[in-house]
This record gives sequence, structure tokens and C-alpha cells, in this order.
Amino acid sequence: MRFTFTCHATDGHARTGVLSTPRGDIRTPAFMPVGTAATVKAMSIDQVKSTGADILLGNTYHLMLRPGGERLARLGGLHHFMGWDKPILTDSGGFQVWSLAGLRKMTEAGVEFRSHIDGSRHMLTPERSIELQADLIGSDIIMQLDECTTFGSSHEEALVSLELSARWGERSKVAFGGTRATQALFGIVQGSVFPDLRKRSADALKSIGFDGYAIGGLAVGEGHQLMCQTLDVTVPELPMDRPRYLMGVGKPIDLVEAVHRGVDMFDCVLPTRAGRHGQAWTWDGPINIRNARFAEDPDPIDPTSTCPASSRPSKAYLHHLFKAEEILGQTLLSWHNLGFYQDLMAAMRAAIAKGQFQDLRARLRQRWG
Ligand SMILES: Nc1nc2cc3nc(NCCc4ccc(C(=O)O)cc4)[nH]c3cc2c(=O)[nH]1
Repeated sequence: MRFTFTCHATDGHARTGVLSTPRGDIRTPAFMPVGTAATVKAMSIDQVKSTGADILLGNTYHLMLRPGGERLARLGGLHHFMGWDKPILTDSGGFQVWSLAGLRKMTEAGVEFRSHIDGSRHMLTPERSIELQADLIGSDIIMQLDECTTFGSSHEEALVSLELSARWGERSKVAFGGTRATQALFGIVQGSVFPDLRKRSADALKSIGFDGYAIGGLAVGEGHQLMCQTLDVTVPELPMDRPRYLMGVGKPIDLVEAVHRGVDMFDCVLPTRAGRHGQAWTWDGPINIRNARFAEDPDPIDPTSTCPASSRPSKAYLHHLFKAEEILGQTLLSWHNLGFYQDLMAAMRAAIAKGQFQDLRARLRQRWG
């Protein structure tokens, strides 16, 4: 059975549904925990599963450098390697090359770079990225290789960049081999913050034809308002019957505003990275557990939560763990935050199904201001 995306309900532009894949169903709107180096940092797979996540994100850039694509294939692929048997989406590597690698050389063919780990030289082309994702890592949802246009680019620079990404999208589709029975290929829309270029990029990708459409080039410093304005002009250009994935987003309020505009899928390192630094998200907004006010707080973060990390340890205990720099603190707050993100997605799915999304959105905007 191939991929099927079914919308069960809409509420304005917001929609809720299911992306069915051979490895399992993904309830949308969906949040994907980031498992960059074959692990969701500080979490066991069972803990990640317990939060309700239906799909994880992996990074081709990190995995190709360590343990290496061919080694990963010899070890049975990423699912077997990390013990996750549900769907995995992998980012194609271009964004991480720009944010992490040294000595990059970009040509029409692809991007040559030196590993941030050991300085070894690597070349990432659309064809190699597809081979890594589809054949060696074995991910279920594969991203085209693209260039993430930097925020602050001129209209002309953004046009040149989106046209490169469109050519790489075409090459990715050819390398992927049209359609595959058990894997999906997503295109990535660029165009920075220019409405005409976002439409141009979407049109180019629609004419190539993808199983889903990601919105790239955001969460790169443009800020919440400009992100929302860009979504306002980009989402309507995307096919209704295909999933829409906003890459790298975001804070809870970002998720609410993007779902309101019709986005179906998200990924962000924020809940796990902030968790490792003592920041816990709650329905009343974020708290930092290292603050002295929690030193003798006997209550858990959320006694009503189904997540053990949220309902069992007192804030005083979590405060202690961070003060003592105990590893368990990082695990418990990462676990809590991922549980909170999944609860937020579940609340949005339920609200859309009941036609009450705007009530939920208004309440959360008021609380999170
Ligand atoms: N292929 C591809 N991948 C992308 C990944 C992205 N990730 C982002 N933003 C991440 C923002 C981000 C970065 C760090 C932290 C933290 O440390 O907490 C949080 C959010 N924007 C992104 C844009 C693209 C893109 O166009 N193309």
C-alpha cells in the first residue's frame, strides 16, 4: 500500500487527518521529534514512543558522516539500528551543510564540504542524497536536496536560489525513480519572504510532482510575523490533497499559527534542546526549572499529564537534578517537553475535528501572548 493522505475534518484553513504509510499512520497535524544522530538526544526509543510520536526526523548530513551511509546499510538501515519501527523522515542534508560543515563549495552539481567532525571531504548531490536516504538509511519520507535561501537575501538572490532548488528537485525526482511503493519524496518550496517567488517556487515543484510539499527557508531568523505572512501567501499555492510540512518549526505558538494556516507536519529541536537546558513548556507558558523559586516546589510540572516525566517528579527534584548537573534532569525535561508538544498536537487535532480550533487558538494566544 502506498502513501495516502486523508483529511478527516477542516476548520477554516486548519485541517486534521492521517498520512498512511507502510510503516504506520501519522496523525496530522503532526510533530516530529528530531533524532539527528540516530537518537532523540537523552531519550530512549521507548520514552519517545510513550509520548505519542508517530514519526521521527533523521538527518542525512550527520548520518552520512557518522556512522556512514554504507555502514548503516550493512547494519540493516536506520530503523533497525535505532530500534524505531514507525515512520522516519530524513532531511536531505543541504541545510545542515550550511549550518554545520566547514569549507563548503557550492556548484550546479551539488555541494562539496568538509566534515565538522574530522575534516574529511564529502560531496552531496541530489542523486547521492536520494541514494543515502532511500537506499542506505532506508527512510520512509525523503526530502529533495535543496538550498535553504538565507533570510535577508535580495529578490534576485532568492530567485537564483529557488531556481537551483527546483533543478535539484527535478534531479531528486529522477534519482528517486518517479514513484516508489513504500517510500515518499517531498519537494521543498523556497522563495524567502517574497510572495511572487514563493508562488514561482510552488508552481515549479507542482509541475515536477511530489508526494508532499515542505516549506523551507523559514525559521531562519525572519521572526514570527514574517513567517506567518510568508505562510499566508505560500500555503494556498500548495495542493490540497498532499501533506504540507513546515521545516524547523517551532515554538508552541508557531505551531498553532501554522496549523491555523493549513500546515500538517512540523519538526524542531526546540523541545529537546530547551529541555536539556532546563526549560519546560507548560500550558501557561515556559518555565526554567533552574530558577530558585522551584527549589522547594513539591508539585510535578503537570499532575494531570499521562507523561511520567510531567506527572511524577516534583519541580524541586527537577531543580535539584539541574543544579547537580545530573544527566537524568536532561532526560526528564526532554521527555516532558516532547510529551507537551504531542499533547498540543493532539489538542489541535481534536479541536479541528470538533470545529473548535479558533477557540483553542484564541485561548492559547491569550495565554502565551
Ligand atoms: N532541507 C531543508 N531543511 C531545512 C531545515 C530547517 N530548520 C530550520 N530552522 C531550525 C530553527 C531552529 C534552529 C535551532 C533551534 C535550537 O537550537 O533550539 C531551534 C530552531 N529552518 C529550516 C529550513 C530548511 C530548508 O529550507 N531546507
